[in-house]
Amino acid sequence: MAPISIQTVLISESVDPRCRAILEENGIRVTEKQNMTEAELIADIKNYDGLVVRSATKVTAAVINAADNLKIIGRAGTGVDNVDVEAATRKSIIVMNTPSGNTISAAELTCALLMSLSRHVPQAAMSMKQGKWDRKKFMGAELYGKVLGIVGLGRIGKEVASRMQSFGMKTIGYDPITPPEVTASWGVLQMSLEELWPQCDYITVHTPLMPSTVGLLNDETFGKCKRGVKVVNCARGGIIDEAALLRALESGQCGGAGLDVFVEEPPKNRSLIDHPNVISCPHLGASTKEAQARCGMDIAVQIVEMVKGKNLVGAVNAQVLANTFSQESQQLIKLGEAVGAVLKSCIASNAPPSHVEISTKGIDRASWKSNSNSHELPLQVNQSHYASDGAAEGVCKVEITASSGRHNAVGSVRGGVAVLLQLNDSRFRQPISLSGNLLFFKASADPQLLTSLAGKRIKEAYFQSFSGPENHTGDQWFCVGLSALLKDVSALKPLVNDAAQLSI
Ligand SMILES: NC(=O)C1=CN([C@@H]2O[C@H](COP(=O)(O)OP(=O)(O)OC[C@H]3O[C@@H](n4cnc5c(N)ncnc54)[C@H](O)[C@@H]3O)[C@@H](O)[C@H]2O)C=CC1
Ligand SMILES: O=C(O)C(=O)COP(=O)(O)O
Repeated sequence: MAPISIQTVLISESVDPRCRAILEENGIRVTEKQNMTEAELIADIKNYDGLVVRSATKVTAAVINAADNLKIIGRAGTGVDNVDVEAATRKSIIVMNTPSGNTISAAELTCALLMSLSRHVPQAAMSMKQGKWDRKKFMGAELYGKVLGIVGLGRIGKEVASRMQSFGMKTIGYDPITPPEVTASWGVLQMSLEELWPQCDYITVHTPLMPSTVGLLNDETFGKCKRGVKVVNCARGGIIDEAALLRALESGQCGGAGLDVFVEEPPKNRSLIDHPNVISCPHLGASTKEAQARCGMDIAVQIVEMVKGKNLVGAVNAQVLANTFSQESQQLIKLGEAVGAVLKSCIASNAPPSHVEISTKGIDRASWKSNSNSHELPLQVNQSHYASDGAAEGVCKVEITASSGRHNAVGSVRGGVAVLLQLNDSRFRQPISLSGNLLFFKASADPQLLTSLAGKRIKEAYFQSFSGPENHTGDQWFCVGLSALLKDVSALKPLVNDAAQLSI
């Protein structure tokens, strides 16, 4: 991995002091400035190779376009919606975050808001400070036995579920990516949003902010909820439409809201905050000593490891890497993507794998690791590396466990080209160039097989290449390069036992 030179870093927010210390121990000059306006940032940013932010710094396209020397934007935290990632990618600037450092803290605050909503703790505490002793006004309701709808079942959603289950809440949820069988294993029954809305006593949202999640709770969806539903937003302002929430609070359709985040921070419009049934915090989800220590340390270590060419963790725009790193690294990145695509095509269902095992032999480990952006999926990823055994080229083996079973692939780079050497334990006689339209199938090594396939089953495409297995005992995997993908791969079924196709 070609080292990236980072000599100067601007930390533009209050980040744990360990971040600065780690960067400086590694020879990076650090400047800390807080509360910079966009104009100040635009004027200053050209002086830095790296920028470390939290959620308050808006790293707009204008800032990025003025950043002549910037190579990395480090987010000491999770959400990168305050960074124009597209503009950064266009300028080959890596954006990285530390998504697991504040999970527990954000989950705990969510639970605190759910509990406060059920027992009016903040309002009662305020009335005590005003000298009152009002035992009637703050009559609450137990969480025990109530239904909690969790929209977004990633890191934080999962932690909220397990904590609220200990209060006896029934947890249901929705997530378009996390498979229902995975969430069922942590006690969350998944269903469509249409089914979820009318069942919930409480709803909490834990999705990123993106076009598909803006206004998930709006006038229409509030209308589908139980009257008096209570809602929590510790994710991002706007996932619950603020105007619709105010209307629902005023009509009584919503019985209370716990808000940590707002569309505008700090919010100029105080109508939600001032509503008697709203309890709110100034974006405190990640504001604990522990979360800040983890995120501050993690982002500094990630930057240092990247500078030293040791490792690359947390990049959210991995495509930048192809422009940033050496030719060798680019080839390995292509190999990683291609092997991943082959294995993905082998998974019968759309459900992502639950477990990935990556082992590399004789390959520059740092280059290989740059491809593992597994934090975006609920995946368990294990990686191991072995020194070269003397063979000219290194190899990588990837094994995945999915609902359709276990699959493995072994690949390498030969003459600058990503090739597949082995699929599901069948070793190919000729390395398969991982490009174009590829059809993989499992069959017994019958000399007539290809003729039968070409004649009877594959009419719409012609064969461009073929590689069979070294071993001819039992069922083995074959690969055919095709002029076009087949319209219906299942038409091969009578001749082959298993088949998958993809375009690379
Ligand atoms: N208040 C605070 O201080 C903090 C807020 N956050 C925010 O919390 C949110 C969740 O963070 P994590 O759990 O770490 O993220 P995550 O990436 O682990 O989980 C997000 C989940 O949302 C799901 N999702 C995406 N689109 C969806 C949709 N349309 N409907 C339902 N689910 C959808 C994804 O599949 C994923 O499983 C983010 O917005 C993050 O920025 C995170 C930490 C602190
Ligand atoms: O990590 C996140 O997504 C957060 O919202 C935390 O934001 P903060 O680092 O506290 O400004």
